[in-house]
Amino acid sequence: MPEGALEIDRISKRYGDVVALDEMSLTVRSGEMLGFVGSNGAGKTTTMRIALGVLAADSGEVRYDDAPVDRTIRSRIGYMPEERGLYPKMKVLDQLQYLGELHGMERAEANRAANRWTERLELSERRDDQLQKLSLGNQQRVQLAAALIHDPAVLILDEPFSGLDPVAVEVMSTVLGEMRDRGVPVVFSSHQLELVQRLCDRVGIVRRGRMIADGTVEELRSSGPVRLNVHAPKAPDDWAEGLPGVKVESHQNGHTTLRLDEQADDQQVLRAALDTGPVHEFSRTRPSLTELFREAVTEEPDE
Ligand SMILES: Nc1ncnc2c1ncn2[C@@H]1O[C@H](COP(=O)(O)OP(=O)(O)OP(=O)(O)O)[C@@H](O)[C@H]1O
Repeated sequence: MPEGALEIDRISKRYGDVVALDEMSLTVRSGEMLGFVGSNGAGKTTTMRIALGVLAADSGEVRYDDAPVDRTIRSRIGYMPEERGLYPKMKVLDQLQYLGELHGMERAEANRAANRWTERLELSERRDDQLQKLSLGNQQRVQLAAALIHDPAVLILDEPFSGLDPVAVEVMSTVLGEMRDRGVPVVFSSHQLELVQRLCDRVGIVRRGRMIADGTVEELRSSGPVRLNVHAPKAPDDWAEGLPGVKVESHQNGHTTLRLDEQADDQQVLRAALDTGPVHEFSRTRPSLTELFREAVTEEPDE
C-alpha cells in the first residue's frame, strides 16, 4: 500500500439486529480525494466514526500507513462530524485556538493556525463573533477550520457540503483540493452527486453496509450496463421482447433503448432489428455517472 494511505479493511458493525456495516472496505491514498456516496442509512457515518475511532467495529481493521490506527494516529486525523459539535456561545477564534490546544499545540501556534484558517476560509470578519451568531454556512466553514487546525495527516468529512451556498461550496472544495495536493488523503460523504463527480479522484458507492462499487469515474462508467439505442422506424412495439439478456427501457416512434446484460448478443439484437425493416441507428452507450449513482443508491425493496 502506498505511503500515507488510510485503509478500512472489512469492518463489520451491528446494532442489535441491524447490520450497519457488512465487511466494508475502503482505501484512500495519499494525494487522493474520495467521494463516499450511498442512500440514507447505507453506513457512511458509521464507517467514518469507526475510522476515527469514536466507535468500535465488531470485526475488521483500520490502518494508516500499513499500521493499525492507534491513539497517536487518531490525533492526526481531521474529522468533520455530521452533527456539528462546536460550542455555540464561544467566539470563533477562541474556539479554534482551544481546539488546537486540545490537539497538543502551543497556545501561540494554535492562535496562528486559527488566524490562518479563518482567513483562508474567508471568516476573518467573524473571528470575534459567537459561533451561534453566524449563518449555517459560516458555521460549517468554522467546522472545517476545526478539522484542519492541527494540520491533519488524514481528512474525514461527513457531508461537509450539505446546505452550503455555491460560494461556500467553492471555498470549501478549493481548500480540500489544496489539502489533497499536499498529499493528505481526503474522504468525504455526500448526496451531491455532481459535486462528487467534479471533485473526486475516486468514488465509493455503498449500499446496505457494503462497498458495491469503487473506482475512478471512468472505471465505474465502463463497468456499468451497456445500453443500445436502436432506430428502426418500421419496428413494432414488441420487436425486442424475448431476446435473451435484453430489457426494453423505452420504445417510441421507432426509437428503442435497450439494456443489455452479459448474456445478451448484440448481433442477435441487430438481426432482430433488421428483420423489421431498415435500421437507421444502432449505437452502444454507457450510463452517465449520475445514472450509475442513482441505480446504485436507490434501495431495492426488501426481498
Ligand atoms: N446508534 C445506533 N443505534 C442503532 N442503529 C444505528 C445507530 N447508528 C446507526 N444505526 C443504523 O446503522 C445503519 C447505518 O447508518 P449510518 O448513519 O452509518 O448511515 P449513513 O450512510 O451515514 O446515512 P445518512 O446518509 O442518512 O447520513 C442504519 O440502518 C442506521 O439506522
